[in-house]
Amino acid sequence: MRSKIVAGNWKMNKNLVETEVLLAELSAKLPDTKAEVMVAPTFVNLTAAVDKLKSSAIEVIAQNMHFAENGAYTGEISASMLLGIGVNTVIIGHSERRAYFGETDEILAKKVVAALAKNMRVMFCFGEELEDRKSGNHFKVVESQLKNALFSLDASAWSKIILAYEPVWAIGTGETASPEQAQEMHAFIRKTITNAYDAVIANNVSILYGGSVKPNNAVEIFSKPDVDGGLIGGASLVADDFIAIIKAIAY
Ligand SMILES: O=C(CO)COP(=O)(O)O
Repeated sequence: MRSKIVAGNWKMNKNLVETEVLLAELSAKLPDTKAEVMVAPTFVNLTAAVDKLKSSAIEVIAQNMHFAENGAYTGEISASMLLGIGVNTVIIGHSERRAYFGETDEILAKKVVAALAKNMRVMFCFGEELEDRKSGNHFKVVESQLKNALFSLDASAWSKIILAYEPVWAIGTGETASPEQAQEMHAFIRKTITNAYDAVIANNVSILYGGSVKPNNAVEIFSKPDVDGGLIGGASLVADDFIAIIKAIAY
């Protein structure tokens, strides 16, 4: 049975003090839930976050990593470094990494392999741009993003994969995919994985939706059968909003 997950991607927000304040508030208000709850603070605050959440059910995850084990990659962080501070899950392929840092499908495929080689969990992000949606190319684009980065993996690797469908036009814009659009794409993703692997793998992988999820739209989006939770940006920076979104997960 696949898990439901609500993850907060804090992006480049919150200094150390702000991180500790937000984590204290989240821990204090965390509802009793069967969903996995995760937060991804910036690299420099990961150690403090792991420490602060030691006795909490909230998992600290990373926003990115490099594919190399170590070496001359100024400014980068490896899987072993994350594992060494107690971070076992990493976001790979966020559209901001693709758009602003030139991360191609080929680079992302290497990152996925490197994380899995260390037994980390990967939250793989993908999604079409507005032009793709307008031209009706969105299914093709999503299919090729999945194929290029993930479909060379062994079937056994999929127990470590979480997918996050984030249509680029819905990120930080206040415009969400409608619950029907999200469901349609998530069902397509599951069908694509069934074709590439099998139905068991497709049904066991959690597929999160991301893109302007807020307390006022989360219930409807999460009610769709193929939507297993959300990857939340802006609303995860406000404790009450993030908590309300966690509560929107239904069982
Ligand atoms: O990019 C996102 C999460 O990774 C979504 O961001 P927003 O929720 O701010 O649209």
